[in-house]
Amino acid sequence: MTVKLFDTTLRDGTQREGVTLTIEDKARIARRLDTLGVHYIEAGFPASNPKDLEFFRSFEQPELGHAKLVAFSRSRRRGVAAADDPAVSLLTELSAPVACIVAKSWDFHVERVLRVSPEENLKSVRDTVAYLVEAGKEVIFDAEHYFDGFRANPEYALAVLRAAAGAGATTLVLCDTNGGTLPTELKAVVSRTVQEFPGVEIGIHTHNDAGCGVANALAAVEAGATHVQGTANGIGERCGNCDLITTIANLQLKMGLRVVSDEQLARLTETANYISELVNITPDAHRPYVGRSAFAHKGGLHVDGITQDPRTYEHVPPEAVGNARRMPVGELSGKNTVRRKAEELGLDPGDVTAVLRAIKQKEHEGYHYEAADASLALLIARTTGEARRLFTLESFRIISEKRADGETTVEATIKLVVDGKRVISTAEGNGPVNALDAALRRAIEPHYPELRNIHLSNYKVRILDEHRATAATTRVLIDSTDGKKTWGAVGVSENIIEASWQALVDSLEYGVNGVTREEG
Ligand SMILES: CC(=O)SCCNC(=O)CCNC(=O)[C@H](O)C(C)(C)COP(=O)(O)OP(=O)(O)OC[C@H]1O[C@@H](n2cnc3c(N)ncnc32)[C@H](O)[C@@H]1OP(=O)(O)O
Ligand SMILES: CC(=O)C(=O)O
Repeated sequence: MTVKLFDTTLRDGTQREGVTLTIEDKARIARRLDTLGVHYIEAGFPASNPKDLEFFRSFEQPELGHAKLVAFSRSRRRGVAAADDPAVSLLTELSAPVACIVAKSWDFHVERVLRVSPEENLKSVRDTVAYLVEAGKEVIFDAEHYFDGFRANPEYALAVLRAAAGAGATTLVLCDTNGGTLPTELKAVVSRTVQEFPGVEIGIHTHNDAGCGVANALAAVEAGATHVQGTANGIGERCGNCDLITTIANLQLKMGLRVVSDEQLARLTETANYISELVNITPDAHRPYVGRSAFAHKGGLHVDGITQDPRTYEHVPPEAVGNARRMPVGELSGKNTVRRKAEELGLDPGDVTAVLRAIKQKEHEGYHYEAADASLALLIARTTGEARRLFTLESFRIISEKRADGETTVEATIKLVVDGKRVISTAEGNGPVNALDAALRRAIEPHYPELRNIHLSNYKVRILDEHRATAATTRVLIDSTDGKKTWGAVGVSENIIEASWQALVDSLEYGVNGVTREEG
C-alpha cells in the first residue's frame, strides 16, 4: 500500500493564531517540504488575499523537484456558475497543477451557513469539480465536517462524496474539521466510506481539538485511507492539525509504510526545527520524535539501561529521525550518568559517589545543571580536586546611583589576588552585573589574555520560590561563547548579585580552563 503525504502548513497551518508568513518564507518552507519527500504541498488560498495570489504567480511547479503544488479554494457560491465565481476561476489562471476544493458535507452547515438546499450544494460540488477537471487540474476534494455530517445524516455525507467523485475528483478527503471525533468512531466511518468508493483514493484530514489528530490519521490509514493531510509540527487553527512530522515517523517506523526514503526520514528533526524557526514558534522540546528532549534520558535507572542497550528505553533509534540521545545530569541521576557525563566533558570523575552527592545537594539548593555544562564540569573538577581557580576574591562592592534627572549609573569595585598579586579595579556598567563583569575582567585580563575572546551571550534569571516575594531565591543562568563554542553556567542565591557573580565566575573559569584545555 502506498500512502501519499499532503502538507497544508502553508494554508491550514497559517490559520493558527499568530502565524503569518511572507512570500519568501512560504517558498523556503515549500522547498524544504519538497526535500523531505511530501507528495503534495498546499501553499495557500489564492482568492483569500493578495499575498497568497502573488505566491502562486511567483512560485511555480518547476521550483519543486518531487511534490505537486496545490492551490486551495471552496465550492462555487450559490446562484453563480463556477466559471463566474472568481474564487474558483482564479485557480484556472494559475500554474499549480492541483486544486483542492473544500465543500460542506454536513447538512446542518448547508442549511445554517450556506443557506441553500441540499440539492443546490450537491450541484455546486459537481459544477466546481467538473469545471476544474475540464480546465486540466487534478482535483482533490476536502469534505468539510465529514464525520459530524456522517453522524447526522450518512446518506447526505456520502452523496456529497459521490457528487465530487462523479465529477472527476481523484481523491476524496474526509475532514474532521471540528477535531472532536475519537479514533474508534473515525475508523469505522472511514472503513465504511472506503467500501462505498472502490478504486477511489480516500484521504484523511484531522484536527487536534480532542488531542487525537495524529491517532485519527493513523486509524484512517488502518481503515484504508491512502492520502494523509497534516501540517509541520501540527500548527493550525485552534488546537492545530494532525502533525505530519509525527505522522511520517509513525507511518514509516511503526506501520511499515514507506512514505519517504531513509535519508529523508533522517532529515525530519532538521525540517521540523527549520519550519518552527520560520513560523516563529519556539520548538516544543517534547515533540514526539523530533523534540530536543525526545531522546533525553534523565532518570538514573533509565541511563543505566540505555548504557547496556539503547533499546531498553528508546522506542526507535534517534538517528532514524535525525535526532540525538542526551543524558541530562541532575537530582534524578545515578552514578552511570555521572561517569558518562564526565567522559563527555573529558574529566576524570574520581569518586563518583562523592560527585553525585555534591550534584544532588546543589540541585536541592536550587542549582540546575541541565543547561549549565560549565558549572557541572567545574563542580566535578572541584569535587575531585582538579579545579584551578583563576583568582582569590577579597571583596567587591557595587554602587547604583539614581539621579533626579532619571539617569542611573552603576559602578563596581573589586579587590582580589591573582598570580600572588593584590589587584583593585573599578569599572562602570549599564547594570550591576555588567559593571562587575567589567571590573573583574579589568583585574584579571592581563593574566589571562584569552578572556578577550570570551563574551557573555545570554543572561537569564528565574525566581525559584516566588511566594517569598523580594526574599525569594534567584537562579541565574549565563551563556558564554568564544566564537566557536558556547557554554552555560549557573548561580543560586537569595541575592541576585551573588547568584550572578557565581555564574559569571564559572563562565570565565570554564572559558579559561575548560575550553582552552579541550582545544589544546
Ligand atoms: C475548514 C477550512 O479550513 S476551510 C478554509 C477556511 N479558511 C479561511 O476562511 C481563510 C481564508 N478566508 C478568507 O480570506 C475569506 O473568508 C474569503 C475570502 C474566503 C471569503 O470572504 P468573504 O467573501 O468576505 O466571506 P466571509 O468569509 O465573510 O463568509 C463566507 C461566505 O462564504 C460562504 N461559504 C462558506 N463556505 C462555502 C463553501 N464551501 N462553498 C461556497 N460558499 C461558501 C458562506 O456562506 C458565506 O457566504 P455569504 O457571504 O453569502 O454569507
Ligand atoms: C478543509 C479543512 O481544512 C477542514 O475541513 O478542516
